[in-house]
Amino acid sequence: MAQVLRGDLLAREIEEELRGRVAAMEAPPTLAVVLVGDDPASHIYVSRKRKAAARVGITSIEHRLPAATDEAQLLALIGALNDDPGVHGILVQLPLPAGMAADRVLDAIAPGKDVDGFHPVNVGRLSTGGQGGLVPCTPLGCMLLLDQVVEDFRGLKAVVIGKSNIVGKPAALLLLERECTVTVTHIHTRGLPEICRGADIIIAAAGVAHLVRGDWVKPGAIIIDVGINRIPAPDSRPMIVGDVAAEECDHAAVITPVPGGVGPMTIACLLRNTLDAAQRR
Ligand SMILES: Nc1nc2c(c(=O)[nH]1)N[C@@H](CN(C=O)c1ccc(C(=O)N[C@@H](CCC(=O)O)C(=O)O)cc1)CN2
Repeated sequence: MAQVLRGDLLAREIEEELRGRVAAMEAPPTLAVVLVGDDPASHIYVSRKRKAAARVGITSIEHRLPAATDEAQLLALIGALNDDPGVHGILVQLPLPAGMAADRVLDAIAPGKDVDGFHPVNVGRLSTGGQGGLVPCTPLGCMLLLDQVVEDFRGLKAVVIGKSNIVGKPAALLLLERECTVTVTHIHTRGLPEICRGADIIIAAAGVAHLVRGDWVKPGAIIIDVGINRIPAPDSRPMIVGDVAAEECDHAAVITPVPGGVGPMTIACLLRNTLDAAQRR
């Protein structure tokens, strides 16, 4: 039976540590959360982020804008938040409504306040292995989970499925930094099952429900399932499943659950980045 590596439990431990760090500060950090439009999942995630911030003592301020907001208005808000010395972290919840260029919006955030780690300066720091950048929350959460079960990453074969800027690419860079041998793949990769069968570590972030089957996984592999896919359940209410058919993976050494795995770690890492951004200032 594979060990189930619970991100929700680790996230609570991280919150505990962050609570101590906040308590030791002269004033609590402030996180500005920008939510544009009506995406229901985004509303849930923003609300979870704000509740978690409150639990550790971080002040959060939500800026809710209608879906029809003009890009220039959003850029003006980001400019004002950049200039506000009382704001330590800024996050713009993704996805943005159709017609808004996410790259232009993310590039407008001051790199030192970019607690999502999406600004090109932070991406550049990550890719050169330099210190001092802010690292995207989901891949950072994946690495903290892996740190629970991997002592020495050197030479391990890691396969990342998914090439997004939010997860796949930064996860690959972080694994490379630990001296894993990294293969970055995606849903169009030919021979994906065979490639996965060679992996000591699989990070599945393709956004396809149950893409990774049991026979793609070698015995003793470590699986980090980043997928959050809503599929119809037998009782017709949607249920959330990952990118991995977990019930077929008993022969893995370790697997993260969905829900309760990487998702809560994303939020804990956002809080950690907010504190880091505030303390670096
Ligand atoms: N600005 C950002 N936008 C988005 C990010 C991000 O890191 N920054 N990542 C995702 C969404 N996301 C955070 O924003 C996120 C997704 C899922 C969870 C989570 O806790 N999921 C639960 C289950 C899902 C559910 O109940 O609906 C879990 O896995 O246990 C947290 C954060 C895209 N946008």
